[in-house]
Amino acid sequence: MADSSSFLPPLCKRISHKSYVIRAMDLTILSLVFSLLVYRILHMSHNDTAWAVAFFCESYFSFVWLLLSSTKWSPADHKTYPDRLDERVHDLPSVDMFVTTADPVREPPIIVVNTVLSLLAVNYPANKLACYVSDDGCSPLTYFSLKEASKFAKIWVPFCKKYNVKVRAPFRYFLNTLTALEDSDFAKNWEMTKREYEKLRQKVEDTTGDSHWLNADDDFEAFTNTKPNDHSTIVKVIWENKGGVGDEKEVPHFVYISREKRPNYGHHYKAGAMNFLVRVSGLMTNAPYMLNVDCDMYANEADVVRQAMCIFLQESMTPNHCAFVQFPQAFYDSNAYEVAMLHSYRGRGVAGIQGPIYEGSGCFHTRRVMYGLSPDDLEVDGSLSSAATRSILTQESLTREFGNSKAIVKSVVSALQRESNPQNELTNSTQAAKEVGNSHYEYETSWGKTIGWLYDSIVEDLNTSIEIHSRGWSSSFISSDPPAFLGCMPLVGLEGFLQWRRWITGGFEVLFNKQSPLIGIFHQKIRFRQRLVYLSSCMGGLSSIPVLLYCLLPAYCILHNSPLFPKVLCLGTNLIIFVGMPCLYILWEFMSLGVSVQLLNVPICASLSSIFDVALKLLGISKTVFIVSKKAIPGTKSGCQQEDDGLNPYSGKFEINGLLFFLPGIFILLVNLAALTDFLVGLRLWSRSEGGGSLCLEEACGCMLVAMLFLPFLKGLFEKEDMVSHCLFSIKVPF
Ligand SMILES: O=c1ccn([C@@H]2O[C@H](COP(=O)(O)OP(=O)(O)O[C@H]3O[C@H](CO)[C@@H](O)[C@H](O)[C@H]3O)[C@@H](O)[C@H]2O)c(=O)[nH]1
Ligand SMILES: [Mn+2]
Repeated sequence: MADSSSFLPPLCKRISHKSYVIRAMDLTILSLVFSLLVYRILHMSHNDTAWAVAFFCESYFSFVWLLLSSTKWSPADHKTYPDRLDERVHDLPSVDMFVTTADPVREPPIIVVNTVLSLLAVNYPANKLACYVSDDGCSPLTYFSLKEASKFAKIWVPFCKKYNVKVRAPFRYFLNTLTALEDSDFAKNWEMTKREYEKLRQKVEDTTGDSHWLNADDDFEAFTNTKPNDHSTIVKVIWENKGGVGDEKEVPHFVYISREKRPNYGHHYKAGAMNFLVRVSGLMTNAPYMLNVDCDMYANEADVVRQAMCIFLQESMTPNHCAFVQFPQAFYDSNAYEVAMLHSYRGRGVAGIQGPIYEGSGCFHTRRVMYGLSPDDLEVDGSLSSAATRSILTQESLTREFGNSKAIVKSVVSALQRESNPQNELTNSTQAAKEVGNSHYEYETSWGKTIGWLYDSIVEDLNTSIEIHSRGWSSSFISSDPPAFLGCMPLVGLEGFLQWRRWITGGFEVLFNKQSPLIGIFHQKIRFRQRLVYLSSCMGGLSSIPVLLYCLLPAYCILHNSPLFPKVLCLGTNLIIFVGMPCLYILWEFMSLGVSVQLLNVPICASLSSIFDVALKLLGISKTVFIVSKKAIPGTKSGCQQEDDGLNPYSGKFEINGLLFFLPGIFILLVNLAALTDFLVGLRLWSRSEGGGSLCLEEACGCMLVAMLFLPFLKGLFEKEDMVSHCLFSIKVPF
């Protein structure tokens, strides 16, 4: 496929972002905290509990800082040259695009529709693309909306390609208005397309209000008497691009699927849905590459598939095997900017080691890697080695690993051998596709264990990513500007809290399961620093305990009149070295990213409840569940921050939950304020008596710092508005 002539310019370039200034700062802070630790050890016997607790917390923080410095030691990303693709590659590879949705209420169908339209319209030959939507909600409304979207796609896709539209999700594109300068042909088409989109939007909205009439339509028969957690498999080919040649007017294949669900069967949430998508697409189109996006993550860059191909096709010429290409997660909600920045910060750092972590969305995977291959199974030219052929390609082992569908085994063999699939009609595979959607299909196979998306954790992305890197694969990171994918993030209120809690709980689950970065140090092929990155992702939630203790320590010391910081140096130097410098440096880092320090409050509170969740799971008392985040298009009726619609499963519980979750923050604040008051009273008495007792000035400064960070909790307590969201993001630190 790719022309390997070495004199042609490359399709991509790796760009290193390492900075010696940042490295020097990181090392300085490390040496400071280490010297503090040494001091604490030397003076341990003279001091009390507070001293020991401080030593424990600071040891933990030093370890975290070490992990962080290691992560960002050599940041890198890739720049791609999609314009060079056509002259280098004569036959572009096919790509199967997967969208997952799970709940028509929390994920309004119009959002799914926009994501799908943006994918169908990407700048790539339509006969090389297929879009599959998995609906875990088994919703006739979602299916109806997608059917309507496929009709609109016949107008939308040619329009985007003809006028080289940049943003191909209609709800975003039509936010801009026409300028008077636009030529009349374009203006006419624009008006017409906008009108059609409005009709589609209206239809979806009307049906959301009243979907009963759907029951009368034969095509919706499969949805009658179904419940989201109790129904048979549904596979519907919505649109088939028969005889497609890659023309600009063509719309790629488009398929709707919903796997079987039964009340007493575990279905493994998104990971289970992804594995079903892999199987169905394997039967129908069997593309060597698979793009995976969450239902709210639309393609914001028309060239995104071409960009990813630049990496895969360039990499295939070198022995450096790239298993997946990850684009950073970015969001169109303004309040998610901070999380996006943190994502991209970590993404670039780890991209300079073995490659970015798979983030669950905006990622192109290689089908063969998902089928369990290791780099060792391949020859230099990418074909299966003879040893791998003997061990993997036997009928017996294939059936054991992939399940007893003959059609699946056949498609797996052709995927592993990189044979292109014979063109046949998609509808011929519908029956086989339904079979592999049965709840018991994966029973005693390797799906979710070593093949496909892995189970065992609600953060299937982290889990799966570790497995891939452990086999010795690398991955690549492309941070393009504008962002390649944009989604929605419910950062405010309880919703945001629940999302953080899922991530942190999932991280803990990974720490204790087979994929744990603590296991296999000597026999796995994951690089040491990469392992450290995973370790910090998994144990991020543990920080809440030392943070909580540390935030209470200055107050404890004031109340007990015991020292928290070394008294060897004079007060000013003490403060500058041990409190001022690290704080200023961290602040500077946050501010240079545009991130508010109070962002830290959410994970702290969320992780305390995650620790509780995981403890219950380990004790076998409860199971962790995947609560789908609520998504919305800003300014619409289905807004993320909408009033309670009564459909939210947590409605009614909100106030109590909100207060319980944020109790640690309020507690910290009140204790620190009490200690500060005590200090001020003490100060007055001291100035009167002039002598006796020591002054806890450093500790008081510590108390003030903590109180400032947690101040929004106080405001939240006294103001009537939603306390939770107030605590989280509405107030920035007064620095
Ligand atoms: O039973 C389920 C649950 C979820 N989903 C889908 O999974 C995606 C992610 O769910 P969301 O609620 O948006 O979670 P986020 O926290 O925003 O997602 C991030 O974190 C998840 C792990 O917690 C990853 O799965 C996601 O890809 C990643 O973007 C959505 O498309 C859902 O429809 C399913 O298909 N089936
Ligand atoms: Mn999401």
